[in-house]
Amino acid sequence: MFENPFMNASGVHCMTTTELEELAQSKAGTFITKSCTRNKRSGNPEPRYYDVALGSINSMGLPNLGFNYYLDYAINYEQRQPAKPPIFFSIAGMNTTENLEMLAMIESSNFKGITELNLSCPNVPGKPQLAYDFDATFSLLKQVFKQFTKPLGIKLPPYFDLVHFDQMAEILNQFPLVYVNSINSIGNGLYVDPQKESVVIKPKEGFGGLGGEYIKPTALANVRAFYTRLKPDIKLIGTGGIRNGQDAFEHLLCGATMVQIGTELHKEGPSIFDRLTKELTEIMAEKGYQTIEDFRGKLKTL
Ligand SMILES: O=C1NC(=O)NC(C(=O)O)N1
Repeated sequence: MFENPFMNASGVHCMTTTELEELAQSKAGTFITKSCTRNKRSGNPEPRYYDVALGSINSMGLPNLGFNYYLDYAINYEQRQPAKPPIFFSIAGMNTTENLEMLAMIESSNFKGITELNLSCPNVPGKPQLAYDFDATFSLLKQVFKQFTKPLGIKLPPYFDLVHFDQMAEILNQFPLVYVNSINSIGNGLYVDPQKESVVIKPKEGFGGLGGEYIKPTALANVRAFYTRLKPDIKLIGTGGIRNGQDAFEHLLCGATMVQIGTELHKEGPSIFDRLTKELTEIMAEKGYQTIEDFRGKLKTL
């Protein structure tokens, strides 16, 4: 249980212990670490993140301070008194071996929180978004659940075909996942500056993952599609395009249990969680809802 359904999206405001501590002290219900690899990574050349009117474009390339840095922080955080809500730990290995290695280290550690397996980073040159390869995803999850018994969720890219929702849900329903987090950025968009007649980020000739207002309809569709296809014990985390209480309400109405904030958090900083919790509370009061369960998942169709 969390005070409220809000948390950061992995990658935003969670690279360093300073940033993580700001989230810990914020009004967010909980928070998640930057997707890590076994060893630290410098990531792609800058500029690699750019805010635009309708959202953001990024090609960070999984820069992070390495697995041990984040696990040390997470375990220290869990030992604080009074006890804090569970936190989330994101991993994004460069290959199956690295993912299984990190999961084995988490399994044998004192970490008691929730692990998020990121299968959807679109920005490592030459690396596909694993979750677009259904067989590879199935094979990885089979290996994962042979060895991992702690709570595990996965971060998925957006899908755009109902058959893909059916196929992915059929795979995911075979595993004891705690949640599915939809969506990661919409991969490989291109933002053009017409004055400079140029792209705005350096990696991959300007191609990068889109976040923000651009992606809310796709995010809502993915949350809804998995909510209506997955077995009830696999919860949904809704990520994508949440700028205010109304956007959060829409994700919850589609079936999300928690919501993650990326682009807007990057623009506004951790005080956004004060605003979002207040706005959602006001919306619920206006509509006469006492709890989120009064409306969660109850999107009407025509
Ligand atoms: O999973 C990810 N999604 C993104 O949009 N960017 C980051 C990254 O590039 O590190 N990773």
